[in-house]
Amino acid sequence: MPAQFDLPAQFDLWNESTTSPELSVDEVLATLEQWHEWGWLRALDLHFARFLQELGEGRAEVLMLAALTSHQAGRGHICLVLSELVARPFETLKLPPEPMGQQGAPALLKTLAGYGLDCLERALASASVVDAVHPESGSAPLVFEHGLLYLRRFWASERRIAHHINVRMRSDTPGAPSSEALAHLFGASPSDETDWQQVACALALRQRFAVISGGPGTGKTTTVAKLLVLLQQQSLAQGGEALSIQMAAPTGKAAARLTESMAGALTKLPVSEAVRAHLPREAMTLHRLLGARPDTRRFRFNETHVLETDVLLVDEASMVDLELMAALMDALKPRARLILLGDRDQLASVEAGAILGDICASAWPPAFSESMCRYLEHTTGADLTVTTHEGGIADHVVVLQKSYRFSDHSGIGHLARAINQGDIAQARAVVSKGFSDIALTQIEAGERTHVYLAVEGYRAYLEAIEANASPAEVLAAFQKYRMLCALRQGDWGVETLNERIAEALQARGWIDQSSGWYVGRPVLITRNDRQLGLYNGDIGIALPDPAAEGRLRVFVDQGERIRSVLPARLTHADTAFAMTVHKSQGSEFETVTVVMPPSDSAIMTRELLYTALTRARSMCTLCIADTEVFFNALTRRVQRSSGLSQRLGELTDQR
Ligand SMILES: Nc1ncnc2c1ncn2[C@@H]1O[C@H](COP(=O)(O)OP(=O)(O)OP(=O)(O)O)[C@@H](O)[C@H]1O
Repeated sequence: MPAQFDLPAQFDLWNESTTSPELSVDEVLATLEQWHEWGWLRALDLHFARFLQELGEGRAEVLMLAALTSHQAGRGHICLVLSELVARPFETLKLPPEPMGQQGAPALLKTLAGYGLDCLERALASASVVDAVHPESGSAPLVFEHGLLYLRRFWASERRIAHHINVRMRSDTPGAPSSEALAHLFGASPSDETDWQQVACALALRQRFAVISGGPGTGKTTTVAKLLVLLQQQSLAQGGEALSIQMAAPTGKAAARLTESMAGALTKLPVSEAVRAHLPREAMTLHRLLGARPDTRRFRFNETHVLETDVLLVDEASMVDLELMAALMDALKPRARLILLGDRDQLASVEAGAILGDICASAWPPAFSESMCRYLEHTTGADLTVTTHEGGIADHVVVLQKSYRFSDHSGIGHLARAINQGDIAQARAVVSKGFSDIALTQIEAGERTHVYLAVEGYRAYLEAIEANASPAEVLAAFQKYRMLCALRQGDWGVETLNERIAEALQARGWIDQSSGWYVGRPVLITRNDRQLGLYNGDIGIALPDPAAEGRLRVFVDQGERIRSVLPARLTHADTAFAMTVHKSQGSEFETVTVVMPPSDSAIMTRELLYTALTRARSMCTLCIADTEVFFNALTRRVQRSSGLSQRLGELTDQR
């Protein structure tokens, strides 16, 4: 329970008793309505409870749990963990929201009081709107399984993901590579240290499902480039047809980066022209790969119309949410290989789920079964210790540790490590050591240091506009710098800082924002628009179009192409001088300024700091009113409830 809820004893009402509900249905619905008015719950959560009542559910506690499950889904959780709700209601629900503090706590407890865990479980087990026995053959809106309460849609997606991974884990292992073929691409290790990139490659070659995780510059792309070469070599050498290999990422930006870095990595490899001709050149967004269709959640490719792809590589997998991952796996042939790349330490997807984190959870520290150790030792020469049972998910995951981007002299690298380890003393030591690529800057309320940093940071892009550079050049210059914020609203949030930066640029004559759309206005697309071919997360800049007599068009960077769109057609676009850390995932910038909230906040977590810091390649300035807020954030982690790890274990045990 958070420290600020120093609750009086009379409110400590959770217990193992099975007392009957204290509130009637009308009272619970009125309470949920009140919570909605206070901004605790979304309208959707309230409507869900009402909908279940209309379906005939007459138990107050079931309606309350339904609303809370929906509330949790809105916060990224796949399910509501009943035992956690009972043991730690405030931490589990993050209710009341922080600003309400103590005054809201009694209202929450009064509503929840009187329902012991047993009582709640029994109510769910017998409710007609909940499937608790054989949920696979039911159709109730809620599913209760293993102590977890799910919205049916989420339950079904989680189950499908587990099923698809399990099928791949169980399928016969494809032919393994020769150690000579691996050595040819990896060369001899310069020291006795295990070459984890080679281990990752060998592991992925032998299986139909593999995850290669690691921070920025740990060589994920380099490793997988070699993997694709070896796979294609093997296939062609066996006289078979060339494999159909595809690469995808959740956003256009991330797909463009993958295209670029994969091309760079492949150029360096000694590969015959015959093989090179069959290596992928372009990554696309997952939505494009799956054939997203306007106005429907369904994709053109799905379980009944699968992709022809033999090998699918998905980068930035930490950004892929539950439902998109399920749709992706549905659309693959059962024998297709799936390779996920990503950074397990980054923030999870914006939508519900933390699939990559869940998969990697049981695989860190590295753990391999006896047969996997023997195989990896034989093919790579690595000296590994057997630490897990056969056939577990850990045999499918490698986490790369060594960063080739951040050297030992890099403050970003050192601070990122300290943040991930939650090591406050080390983080303090790094910050005070005076590395040239990081700065922790204290700013007072009302001070404008961070705004000046942004004005300076955007100079290259402003000069490019002034010099009538091409849209591609202006977009490239804009990507060199970004201001990132933890919050959306308030003095330290994206909305205010976008206004402040625009005002400062206007005062210096860089922009003229007398009309809503002005030359140089950078925007972030906030919703997929299939008609315009735009994706959530795309960046565009308004510029005069010489091909349209200098009229303003928004040029949107989609990596492989630049799309030009009439400003009036952009209904979901925000000014992008400043953007949230969440929205910056999948992008990198030379220089970054991170603006954090002035006081302690649940949003300040290790994952948020790590993600923000590692968006910077060369320089990161962290701006904060109270530096202790930064260090306190290292004690907080993003936790997303799900049953995925358990399902993978479960299914594995059934082998
Ligand atoms: N084993 C290695 N030895 C030397 N340099 C390496 C090695 N592996 C990768 N690099 C270099 O490190 C840089 C980053 O590699 P790579 O792009 O593969 O990492 P990544 O994990 O995919 O990065 P990102 O997270 O940014 O996508 C590249 O310049 C690459 O050439």
